[in-house]
Amino acid sequence: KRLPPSPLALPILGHLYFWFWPDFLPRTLLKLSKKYGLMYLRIGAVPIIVVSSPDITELLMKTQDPAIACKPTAQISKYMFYGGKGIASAKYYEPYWRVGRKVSIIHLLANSKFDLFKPVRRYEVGHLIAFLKKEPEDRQVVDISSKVTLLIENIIYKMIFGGRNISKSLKFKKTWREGMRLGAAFNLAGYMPYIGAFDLQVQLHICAIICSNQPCFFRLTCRWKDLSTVIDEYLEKIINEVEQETTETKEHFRSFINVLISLMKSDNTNEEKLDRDQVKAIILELIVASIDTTVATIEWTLSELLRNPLVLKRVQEELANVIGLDCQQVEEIDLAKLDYLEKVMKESLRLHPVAGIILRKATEDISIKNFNIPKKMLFVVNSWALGRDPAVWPEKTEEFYPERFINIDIDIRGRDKKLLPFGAGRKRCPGMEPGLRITKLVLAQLVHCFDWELPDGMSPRDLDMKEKLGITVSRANPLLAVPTFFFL
Ligand code: HEM
Repeated sequence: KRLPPSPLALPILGHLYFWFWPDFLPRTLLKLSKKYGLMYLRIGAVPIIVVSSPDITELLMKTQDPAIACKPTAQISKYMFYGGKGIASAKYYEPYWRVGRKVSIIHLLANSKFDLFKPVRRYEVGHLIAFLKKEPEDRQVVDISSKVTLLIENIIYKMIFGGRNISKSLKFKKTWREGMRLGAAFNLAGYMPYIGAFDLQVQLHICAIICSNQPCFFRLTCRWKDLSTVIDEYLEKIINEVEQETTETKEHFRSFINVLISLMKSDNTNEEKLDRDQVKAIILELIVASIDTTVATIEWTLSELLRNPLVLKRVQEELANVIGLDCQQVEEIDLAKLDYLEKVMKESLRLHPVAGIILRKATEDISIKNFNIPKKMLFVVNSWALGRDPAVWPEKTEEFYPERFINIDIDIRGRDKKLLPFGAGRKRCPGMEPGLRITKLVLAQLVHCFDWELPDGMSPRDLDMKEKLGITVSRANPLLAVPTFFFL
């Protein structure tokens, strides 16, 4: 087989050292790709192809999409998603993926269903605004990251669980987040299966040193088992509660979990039949896939607005024209009129795609640019690098410059492979429209009523923009700012 070029590899470990390079991984991969182009790496026993340019991404994700429409199997899907019965974790050629995706789109994410939860979003956003309006009096520093996380969690939990058990969900929330950290942490046994055979799933200590909040455990499997028990107990409790509810209560809590349970119990052979583990896996995946991605997109965009006061001013002017000068709550119906904010969000997703790298696994042999890539090869599409390619973005490549989208019409929905914040092809994000709608609503509301200052007189250019690579790329440090209420 003729494989793409490759940097120097160490015996046994291969290119493992790149994973511990003291720089943000997508940036390291971009630097290497400038030298090698389409690149072959080997981490222990796992062969990987790294794609960083839009033209190869186009070839791969358009023409070869069916051959790479699976995610690599990982411990996270075994322990958190019931052996891959969710959506992202399911193999695309298995019914689990098709049914899970279809049911989620029809009963939760389609516009007509998502609209039903408008009052929930309005209530939760209003609640945050009421809190922030109190702060300007004392000029308190607000941890925007944790406020926005709570807001998005409440919205998603209410859509999925209808508000049941939210106050008792603290342990569940902490546990799935720990699962995400474990899932993103480097696990040597995943790359060197012979280590796993002794059940000594050792992570390199260096990993904990480089990124202090990555867990470093011996016997990782035990940790996974404990974690999956806590998650399963919580989901079982809610499912049991829903099963025992009267028709009247069900009507009161009308939510996605009701639909899933009725499909699980349905005798109608025309409907999609779900099994119990599948219901739990779908619920958990939707929670995991929606909360951190939406929060990180809001955090990054707001950070860029705080760093670029002229852009912020332009967004506020647009809001004043569309919504008015009194501090009315922004309504979802107004969002389509906020053209400039749309460009700001695109620009933020160009520089900060929250899935910095998109992982896929080849299920067939692939031929690309005269290279022959055998099946089972892992593909890393460096979506962070796509937005920083000077050939595509020649003007102010590294700067936050939303005006670039006035003259170029680049699609972010996966058709154009120059920008892939929501992925592309069969596995592209089914929650894109809802995600964009929530993000735009929250951003519009946060800058409509408020002006923001950085703490301790910090200058906008000094705002720290360090990234943390987990399953999503979020800010390494929380975003802190002081709100000043400026409309009456
Ligand atoms: C701004 C917010 C969001 C961003 C940036 C985002 C981004 C992504 C990306 C990059 C992928 C991987 C696509 C690929 O492999 O090609 C993905 C997958 C997915 N997302 Fe989103 N997402 C967001 C919001 C949401 C929301 C709100 C939901 C649901 C409520 C959701 C549900 C999913 C699911 C279920 C998958 C797996 C799809 C599959 O494997 O078939 N996402 N998302």
